[in-house]
Amino acid sequence: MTGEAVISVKDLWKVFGHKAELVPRSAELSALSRRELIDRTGCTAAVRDVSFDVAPGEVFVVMGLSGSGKSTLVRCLTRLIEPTAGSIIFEGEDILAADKKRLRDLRRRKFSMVFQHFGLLPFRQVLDNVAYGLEIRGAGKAERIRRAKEVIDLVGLDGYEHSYPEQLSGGMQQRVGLARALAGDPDVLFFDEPFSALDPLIRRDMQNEVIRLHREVGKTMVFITHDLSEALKLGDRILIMRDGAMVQCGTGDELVGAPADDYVRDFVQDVPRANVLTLRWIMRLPRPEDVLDGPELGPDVVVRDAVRLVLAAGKPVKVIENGELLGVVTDEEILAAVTGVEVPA
Ligand SMILES: Nc1ncnc2c1ncn2[C@@H]1O[C@H](COP(=O)(O)OP(=O)(O)OP(=O)(O)O)[C@@H](O)[C@H]1O
Repeated sequence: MTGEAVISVKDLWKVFGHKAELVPRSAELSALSRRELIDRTGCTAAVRDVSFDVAPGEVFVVMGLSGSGKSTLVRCLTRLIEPTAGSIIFEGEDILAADKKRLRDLRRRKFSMVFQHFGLLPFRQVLDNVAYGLEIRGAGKAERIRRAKEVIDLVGLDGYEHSYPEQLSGGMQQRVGLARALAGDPDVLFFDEPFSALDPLIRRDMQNEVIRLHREVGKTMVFITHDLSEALKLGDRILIMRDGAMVQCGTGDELVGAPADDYVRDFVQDVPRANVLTLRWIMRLPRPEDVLDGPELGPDVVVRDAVRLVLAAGKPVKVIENGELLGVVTDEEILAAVTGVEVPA
């Protein structure tokens, strides 16, 4: 990964229960499955030995089924939940060493949260809901209103400044939540299943909204979801959790192209491969009989975007990176990726 990580998590554990701190320290207990650990000690290992880095400006998705530990993991990052063991470094600072005052400061200035249940104040207008965090920070009224209006515009709620939350649809309320999170210009936005309660079409709108906002404001985002298509749509990288442990962490095409185990394979099996895989995953080495005067494409072109060109070429399309021929793609590889049927080697 290039650049200093914004968040660097190492060997993180969160164990709930009596004498929880003994579990990560004991080779024997930490090797037990979650079920065995509950049976032996009554403790639940919600997060087990998880390590990852989040890069500046990255959309980092944490995905897993219900109970896999996503919320606990992400709450540990801001110490809404106290980790049992491990380290969390945020912008070079050891978060676990921060005292109460410092934590409060970090939460006000550096982190913002967007939750599934919007957490809006019902008796305040949109403008005041959005400005709320700035008020807590002690910003003056004129500055609060100026900034709140700016982010209200940014999320497309221009004209609704004086509405009350109950007058807005679910999608619009979540836009208020987004505006509120952006108002304080945080370094990292945390999203905990923000769109799970929304209708599918509104959900899609909101996902597009996050993509657009990310493009415009370039914030680092940590996004929890249990929905793979949401994860693939939004995530630069996706961390898949199971029973508190990290199963795989990678880009969407890495998860689909090289699932770490059967659990991930099951997760990704229905993903339209052509929409996710790039030519790098499907190209083959040139053979002596290949005529190599066809068109060229880069290895990171998504298969879906190459279909037309490859099928029309009538000869192998060369996959070139920095002037070097990495491989070729022909009708066969394209059709295998589109139909999901592998061509025998
Ligand atoms: N305060 C707590 N005390 C004891 N066990 C807890 C506590 N909070 C969470 N757990 C357990 O930790 C495990 C992980 O829970 P967590 O809520 O992090 O999962 P999740 O993947 O976010 O699930 P969901 O999508 O349902 O929110 C679960 O088995 C849960 O029962």
